Amino acid sequence: MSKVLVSDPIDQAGIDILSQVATVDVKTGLKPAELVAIIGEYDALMIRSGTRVTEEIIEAGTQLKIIGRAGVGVDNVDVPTATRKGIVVVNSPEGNTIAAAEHTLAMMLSLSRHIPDANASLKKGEWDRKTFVGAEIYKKTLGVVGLGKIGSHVAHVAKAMGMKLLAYDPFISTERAEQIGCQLVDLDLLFQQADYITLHIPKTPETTNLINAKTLGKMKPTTRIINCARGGIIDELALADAIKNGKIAGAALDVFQSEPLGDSPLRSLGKEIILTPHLGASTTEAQVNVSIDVAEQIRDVLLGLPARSAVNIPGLGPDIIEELKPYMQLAETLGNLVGQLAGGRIETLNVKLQGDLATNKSQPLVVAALKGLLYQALRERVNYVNATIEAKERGIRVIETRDASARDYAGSLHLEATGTLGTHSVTGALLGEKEIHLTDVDGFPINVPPSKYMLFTLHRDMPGIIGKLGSLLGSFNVNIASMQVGRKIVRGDAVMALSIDDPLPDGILEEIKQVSGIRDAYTVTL
Ligand SMILES: NC(=O)C1=CN([C@@H]2O[C@H](COP(=O)(O)OP(=O)(O)OC[C@H]3O[C@@H](n4cnc5c(N)ncnc54)[C@H](O)[C@@H]3O)[C@@H](O)[C@H]2O)C=CC1
Ligand SMILES: O=C(O)CCC(=O)C(=O)O
Repeated sequence: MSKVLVSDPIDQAGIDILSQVATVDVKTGLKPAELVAIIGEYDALMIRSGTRVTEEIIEAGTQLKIIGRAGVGVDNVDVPTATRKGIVVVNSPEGNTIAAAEHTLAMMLSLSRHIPDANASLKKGEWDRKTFVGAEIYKKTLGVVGLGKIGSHVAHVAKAMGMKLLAYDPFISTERAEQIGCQLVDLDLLFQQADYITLHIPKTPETTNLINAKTLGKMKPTTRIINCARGGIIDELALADAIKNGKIAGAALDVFQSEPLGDSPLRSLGKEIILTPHLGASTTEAQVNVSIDVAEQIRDVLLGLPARSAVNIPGLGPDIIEELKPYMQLAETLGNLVGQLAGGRIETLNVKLQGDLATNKSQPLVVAALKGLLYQALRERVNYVNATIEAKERGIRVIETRDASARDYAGSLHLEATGTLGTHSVTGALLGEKEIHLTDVDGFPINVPPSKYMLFTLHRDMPGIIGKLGSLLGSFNVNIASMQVGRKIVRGDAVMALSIDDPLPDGILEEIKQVSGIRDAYTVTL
């Protein structure tokens, strides 16, 4: 049974899902060295933001197949190293969107009305109404930096509360911004005009210290900043300075450059600043959502299925994965088959996406075909994550073509592999939406479901061949489960596809090739 380590507190719902397929150990608060010492035993690691999954931990995780982040940000995971090692990294892109957006809105209102300090004052026995005069957000301008999932929800609610919305996000269209009720502007204008600035961007080299002494200098003395995205996007010393010197009115921060927050000038500021210990995703609902979302993906990967929200598998979004799931298996099977037919070192793989598959959305099928192609060489070490890198490193040229007019089946996939020993091709489609069928081998039409052990022959279509082959296999005690001949013209060349119950015994393939009329023979294990 697989083993999963859960190294941060996660909701029980996820643990219940994982327990159906794996032994689950929950060990929270481990020091990095302790994690390095035990990670080698585990097939999967599930974390929140508390565990830093460094290169050292990934290298020590020799059995790891998947790292699941129960949340959005994967900046605590060394994703490039995981990718290089073929480890899938998944997250829960939407499970805590509402929680983080509502925390942002709560921070904005609390900051405007000094609620934390007013509450603390009253609890100390005071009745101070003068100190805590606030500001309204109605008709004020909110500048949203990052109009993704969380930023959009914040904008939507803020709009309903009567705020004017500006947004900066270089990756979204004006139309999308307008749909949400935001005016897209450049960052300088947003800094100059916004009364409230809320950050909803990832931490990247471009966004690190985006809010610094210089950009703070562009803001109004009444501006308040909210950061429920990532620490490090704000230069904390510059922010503390700007608040202390009245350059801006205040800030509410849920995330910090270094967490937990240590000694910091932010702590000594008064009611102008609100600090929460990374609570954006901390609602019961969000924790159930992310725990289930990520546990289901870990379960799927441990069962050999693709994950719907892998961050290091290009093109495999959740909606696409659902649609393509049965075709991924088809692509892998065909890749594996054509690789074995071609044998030797493969130099080129031509992938033709046909019929309904001839769309950009089908690109993951190319990755799946490569995974199948490399299976004989790499076995379990190849997966959707590293298949493209592994193919590149082996110098395999991948040519991708699309033919929407191919209509024999709703969608079919044609692979042609050229290697040091020659060129072979296979085509396959799904019957009844799930059942894989081979529909063509080396240009000869057939219609057989693939089986674990198969034998293919290229022969002359003439009387007696099938009988001779059957007798030969019988003499080696090989049982034929099914057999089909594909030919283009009567008594011309033909292909025979046989499903057999066991692998061919050593030496028999050479004897098959000696049968008069048989030009070539190939055995494959799928
Ligand atoms: N405080 C907490 O507990 C939580 C924090 N987060 C953080 O919130 C942030 C936003 O999350 P989502 O909305 O789910 O992500 P998202 O991916 O839906 O949205 C991010 C947006 O930022 C934009 N963006 C990227 N680089 C940018 C740049 N240089 N300038 C302006 N815009 C840029 C993208 O185009 C995208 O629209 C992330 O950093 C995430 O880690 C998420 C959940 C909980
Ligand atoms: O796990 C958490 O509570 C943090 C959530 C978060 O920051 C994220 O999902 O990006």
